[in-house]
Amino acid sequence: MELLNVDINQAGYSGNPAVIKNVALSVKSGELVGLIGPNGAGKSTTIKAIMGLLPLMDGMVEFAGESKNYAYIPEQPVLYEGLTLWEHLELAAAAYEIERKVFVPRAEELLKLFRLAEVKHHLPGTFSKGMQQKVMLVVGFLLDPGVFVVDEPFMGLDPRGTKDFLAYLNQARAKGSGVLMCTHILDTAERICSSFILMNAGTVVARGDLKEIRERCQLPEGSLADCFDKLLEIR
Ligand SMILES: Nc1ncnc2c1ncn2[C@@H]1O[C@H](COP(=O)(O)OP(=O)(O)OP(=O)(O)O)[C@@H](O)[C@H]1O
Repeated sequence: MELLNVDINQAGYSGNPAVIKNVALSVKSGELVGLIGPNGAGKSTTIKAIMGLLPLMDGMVEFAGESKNYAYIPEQPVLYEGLTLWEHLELAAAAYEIERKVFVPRAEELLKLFRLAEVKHHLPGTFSKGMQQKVMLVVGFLLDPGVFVVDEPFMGLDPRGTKDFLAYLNQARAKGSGVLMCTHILDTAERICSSFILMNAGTVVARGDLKEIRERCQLPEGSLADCFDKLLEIR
């Protein structure tokens, strides 16, 4: 079942209206689609276009499926000054109308999983970068969405945080959620993604699962990183 359908003709910023062109993708239930590409390829711009955060966007974005809801986990944490971690979670629960009897145990479980239970009444503005990122993950998972849209989650996370994040994400996929994730960490992407979209210079240069990507660049045993290098070279 398709949960997200995107077909962007072009999108960008004022003064730079066509940073990305002809980007089409879809995410199905249970899938983890990896959006990969070098610095400046247009990955974050694609994600912002999908989230409706760009001033200029000519294209279609459709969230389908039963719930039609999604969680956007941004690369840069968005935190409210003056609100404690727990208050951030309460705010998200109120905004998404999550019942208290569902919210409280789920929030407690997530705080424990990400080792934030002891600081739940502290201000996230005082947290380390990785802890702030975990706050974003907890808020995202709290919403129990149909689709996760995740922008570079691995940079600030320690190995255990990464492991816990991926385990929880897999649980959500097993329950039917789909994920679109942009990342530079190609060995992790190779291990976890069901398919890939490789972007360069604002457009899609290759797509498919690892087998298809390997065939495309004639590297039958190649790693995703090898394929990535070869595909960018031949262009
Ligand atoms: N706010 C902005 N205003 C104008 N141009 C921008 C803005 N943000 C990004 N761009 C331009 O859009 C292009 C794509 O940037 P984008 O952030 O989407 O790349 P990316 O693939 O996510 O790169 P990275 O891996 O470095 O995060 C770049 O050329 C960049 O200069």
